[in-house]
Amino acid sequence: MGDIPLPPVWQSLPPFPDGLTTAPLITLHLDKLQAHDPEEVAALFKCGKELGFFYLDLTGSPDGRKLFADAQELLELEKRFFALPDDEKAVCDRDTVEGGSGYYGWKKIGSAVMDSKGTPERHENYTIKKDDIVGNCPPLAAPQLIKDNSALLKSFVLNANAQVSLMLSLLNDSLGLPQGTLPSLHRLPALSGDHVRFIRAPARGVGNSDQTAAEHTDFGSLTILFNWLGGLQVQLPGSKEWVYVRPVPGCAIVNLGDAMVKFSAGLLRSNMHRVLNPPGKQAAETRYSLVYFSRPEDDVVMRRLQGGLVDLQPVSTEPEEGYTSKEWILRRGLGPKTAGFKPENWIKSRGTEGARSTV
Ligand SMILES: O=C(O)CCC(=O)C(=O)O
Ligand SMILES: [Fe+2]
Repeated sequence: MGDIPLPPVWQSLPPFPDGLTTAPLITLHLDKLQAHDPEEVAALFKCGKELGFFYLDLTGSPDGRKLFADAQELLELEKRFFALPDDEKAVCDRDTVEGGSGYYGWKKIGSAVMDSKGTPERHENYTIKKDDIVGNCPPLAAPQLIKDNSALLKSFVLNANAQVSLMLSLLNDSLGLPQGTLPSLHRLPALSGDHVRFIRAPARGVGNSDQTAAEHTDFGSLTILFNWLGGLQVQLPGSKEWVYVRPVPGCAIVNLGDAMVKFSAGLLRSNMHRVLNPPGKQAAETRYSLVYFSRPEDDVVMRRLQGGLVDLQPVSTEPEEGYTSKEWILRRGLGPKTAGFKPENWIKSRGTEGARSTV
């Protein structure tokens, strides 16, 4: 954590246990990326091509420290949000909230499934649109608690979005794409599926390693994830083995989503991951996580870009699907709903993991 004191919540939680196999995530430093340090930029590209997941150490940069501090405050907000009575959370129920497209809003526990057998997910979440938070669209109904914290949400979104833009611009240049291509598909004032997500998985008890969230790839471009407890696992490339990602204070976990695979014609990787009840003594704790998901603008077609190294990638013999970003998100996000569930809906909702998915 460098010179930054460890926030109290980190001190109050049981430690991530020793002796577990953990994923070999590389640590990149936001301050070095902000300075366009050539070695760090090359390491970002390597992480994007290989595992598609890395730690982003936020502690050396004022923006990073602010992002980390806001994340700790948002953790307290999400605890208070999920503690609200169901009838208060129901004002933003994703199935009924106006403007939510069935996707944005509160997702009740068990209202979506996590495999083709129809096993219910074991977490609830609250998906808050970036466009709502920054004022690009009419506000969606929300509990007063959320409205009272709009400044905190906006600070987090503007900062996370700026760091995403930086990483997109660096990846753009590493790919040799015409300057500014990736950032131009992710403009803050344009309507997009970017969102903040609060996630809560109730404790399932020590010794329990039930899965709480489906194995999946992320749908969008870049994801900035904050974890306090273990439970996140990634599947190592070329293997069926799942390994834990150890939460590291002062670092966000960043991963690439399906859009980056499509844009780069498969050069960049959107890696499979899932969530289990936390390991060791942490298993007795309710698990919260906080995410900023970036997505291409709603009208952007999810297909290979032209230029640079992308032109050297093999051309598929199958025609490209040509979903817009908005269609892609809704196809993936709405397929697994529990109501009226059919196994074929699950299969149709899969992303670039395709045949890699084991369930
Ligand atoms: O809760 C986590 O740590 C990961 C959540 C996740 O992968 C997601 O919401 O896409
Ligand atoms: Fe994810």
